[in-house]
Amino acid sequence: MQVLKFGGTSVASAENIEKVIAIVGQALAQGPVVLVVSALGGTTDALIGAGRAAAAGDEAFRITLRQLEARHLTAAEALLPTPAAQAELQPWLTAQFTELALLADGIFALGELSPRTLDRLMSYGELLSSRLVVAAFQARGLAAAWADSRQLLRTNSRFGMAQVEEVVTEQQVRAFQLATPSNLWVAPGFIAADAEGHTTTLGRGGSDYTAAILAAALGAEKLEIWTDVSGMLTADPRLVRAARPIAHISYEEAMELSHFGAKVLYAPTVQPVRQRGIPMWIKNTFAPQDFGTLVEVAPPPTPNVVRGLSSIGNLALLNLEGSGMVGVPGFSARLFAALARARINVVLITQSSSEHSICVGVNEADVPAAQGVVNEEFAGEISAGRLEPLRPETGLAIVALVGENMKNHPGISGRLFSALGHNGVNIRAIAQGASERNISTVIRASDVRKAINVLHEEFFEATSKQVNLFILGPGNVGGKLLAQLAQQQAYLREKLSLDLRVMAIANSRHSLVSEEGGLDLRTWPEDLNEAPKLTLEEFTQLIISKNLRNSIFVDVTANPAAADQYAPLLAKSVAIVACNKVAASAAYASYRHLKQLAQDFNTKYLFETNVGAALPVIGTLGDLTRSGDVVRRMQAVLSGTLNFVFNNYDGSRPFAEVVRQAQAEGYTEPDPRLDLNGSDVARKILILAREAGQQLEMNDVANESFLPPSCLEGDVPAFYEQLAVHEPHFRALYEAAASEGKRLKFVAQYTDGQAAVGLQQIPPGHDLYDLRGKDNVVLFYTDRYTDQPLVVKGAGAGAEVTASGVFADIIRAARL
Ligand SMILES: NC(=O)C1=CN([C@@H]2O[C@H](COP(=O)(O)OP(=O)(O)OC[C@H]3O[C@@H](n4cnc5c(N)ncnc54)[C@H](O)[C@@H]3O)[C@@H](O)[C@H]2O)C=CC1
Ligand SMILES: N[C@@H](CC=O)C(=O)O
Repeated sequence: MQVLKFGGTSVASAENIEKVIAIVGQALAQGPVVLVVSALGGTTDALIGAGRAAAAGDEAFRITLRQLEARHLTAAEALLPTPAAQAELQPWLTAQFTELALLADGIFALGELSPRTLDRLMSYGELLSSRLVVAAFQARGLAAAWADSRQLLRTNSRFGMAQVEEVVTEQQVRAFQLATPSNLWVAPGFIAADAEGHTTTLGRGGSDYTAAILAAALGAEKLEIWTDVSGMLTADPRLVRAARPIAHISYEEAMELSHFGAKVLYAPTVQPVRQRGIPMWIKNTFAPQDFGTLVEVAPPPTPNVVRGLSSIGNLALLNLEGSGMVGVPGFSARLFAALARARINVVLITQSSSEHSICVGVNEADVPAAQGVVNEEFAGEISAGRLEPLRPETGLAIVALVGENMKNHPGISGRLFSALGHNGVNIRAIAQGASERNISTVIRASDVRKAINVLHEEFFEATSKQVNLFILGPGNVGGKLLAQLAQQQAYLREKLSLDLRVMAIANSRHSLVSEEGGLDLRTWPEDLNEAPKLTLEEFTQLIISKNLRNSIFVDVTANPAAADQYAPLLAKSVAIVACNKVAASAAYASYRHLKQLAQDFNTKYLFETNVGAALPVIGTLGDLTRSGDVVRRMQAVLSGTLNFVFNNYDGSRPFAEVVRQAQAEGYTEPDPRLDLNGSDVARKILILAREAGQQLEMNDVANESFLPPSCLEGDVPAFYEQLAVHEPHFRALYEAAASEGKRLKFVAQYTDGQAAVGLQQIPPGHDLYDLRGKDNVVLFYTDRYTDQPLVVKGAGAGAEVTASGVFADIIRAARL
């Protein structure tokens, strides 16, 4: 004996019912079948709507019933090929709708819809569909017998969610089996009857349960639940695109997953088949060739410790707190009894070992009732000040990991917490039973999509981690960065399992935002020009409200206001990658605050390119200090622009022209005066000193400018004019050095807490002498590098190299 159950979508139309007939036909070749069907998809909702409308005095219920009748008659016409077969069923269908109309008229007249009447009303859905299916089989020459589930399943009288009385049910099923020998029974799902013969229902989705009860009562070889998806998935596919079917699962895991929202299976279904060890398949009516999910006693071993992820929304936490509960036996019992009296289902329970508070999760809709009954139960303690009144918190959801293999497998919770923590998902409560089969976290409902995707990547997608980039400032450096990202996207996916998506690009005039999936990196320049403008604050809010996992804000501007956005973003666990030097060289307190925020919110603030472009300067310094070395002295050339200028100026071309060339080649700051007046170098040595552990401010860095003061008095064009005016000054500087065989270098020095920058004449043989083009060099003298410094040297400016340094920081942040 096999029991096959088909859900509402599987029997929603004549076309779908044909598919059901074909599947059942194949099953019959293997042995007798009990077929359980739901109502035609959408019928139950329509019946409930009609009942409620009637009770509310709204005559629209008549239209609904007429539409339902027409739908069933149309299906009958399509399914029953001969007029004779149709003539047999149609009067019966019409009679059913006459009965239904009478029932609805009664509800309308009374203005009341009791749970008992609602059950009766709803039962027509499955009664109609099952009779339709029986007629369809019979019309195809298959002797199908209709089995009235109200005569098979005995329940209590809890209308709407009746509980099955197993012993009587089993007796009734056995008796029916003896009295009605047939290879094919067709039974309506969802409905049953109490001892008085009143129609009851088993709860929404209860047709699965009907099938499981029948399978258990008949000792079936297997139960098949046919639906519109190919089995249970690792996560809700509406939330996680990469969700995939679970081939094998234990009863316990299936129960946990279905309880926690895997809508494919009605949670109580598992228990009856589990008790008898009956294997249960979940299959797809529309893709019967797919394997589906086999729920069984001992699924084959899998490398995945987590079998699936699940979530339940509309959750509220009820927090009861106060000294009055510490060490008081029976306290929890009173709480749960009060909730039970109000028929409030408790979804989750946590209590800290201090016993000072107890927290339960319930459906949000139950909050007012819960507050009433609990505050009443503990009125004495509350008025005596030994307990706080019940404190509900709404807008929450549960996200749970489910898997038998999690048992005795250390580190799963650690991975769960760190994956959520890195993404700024705050966990309000946690529950894990001793079975270790389920770890449940309570989080904000607005974080569910992000959380479940992060966890799916963590536990199921070793192949890919999605990283969402928000890029501000696609200028020289930003433009090259976007080109590099476009070029490397496929490589990163394949080699590093990183799926880098650019979700937004903004400059000072436009902001281009991807709805999902990421921007097209081939057409962004044109697309950006068409896009509207967002203010910096709006751009930040966009990042926060998108609430995407692994979000990184990439600041490729030189704008101080852009740096103001770091703190609110870090506080939402959005990582920051910046080549903008403003934040790291601002007031020390603000630099520290950003670093602390990154630490507190489990994210990254990376700015390697602030010194020496892509050269590993800050990284090397970090490696030295983290391993316990102490940096005593640093000597460096940190301006690509000034090194280029002094390497190329020999008086044969005007000084201003060489500076213009440096700007044209992309070495200068957007405002070249910052390079020429030494402040760009000053902020770099300041950043290095801070990274070496010194609490320095910008005005602690001595800066001896070589520019005549008038060069800095106007705007950038005036600056270039003044450079030309002072050509003799620059020539004199050059000649003074050259006459002694020396070279001009703008040098940054740091010695035991003191920092200074300025122009120096460097003799041949000196470590800084032989520095070509736009190169930078940093010499670190430390407790371990005493005689010979640790040297980092190479190109220290230029859009291409800087972009590659920003790219490297992005990858570091992404691989957190
Ligand atoms: N060029 C180099 O060799 C290196 C540059 N850097 C840093 O890279 C940064 C960018 O330099 P470049 O690309 O040369 O500058 P750029 O002037 O070419 O590009 C800056 C971009 O920022 C945008 N921007 C400015 N204010 C904005 C705002 N409020 N909102 C949105 N976008 C805004 C501009 O529209 C432009 O697209 C600077 O902070 C510089 O210090 C760092 C290391 C080396
Ligand atoms: N303008 C800077 C670029 C890198 O920070 C320089 O010239 O070094």
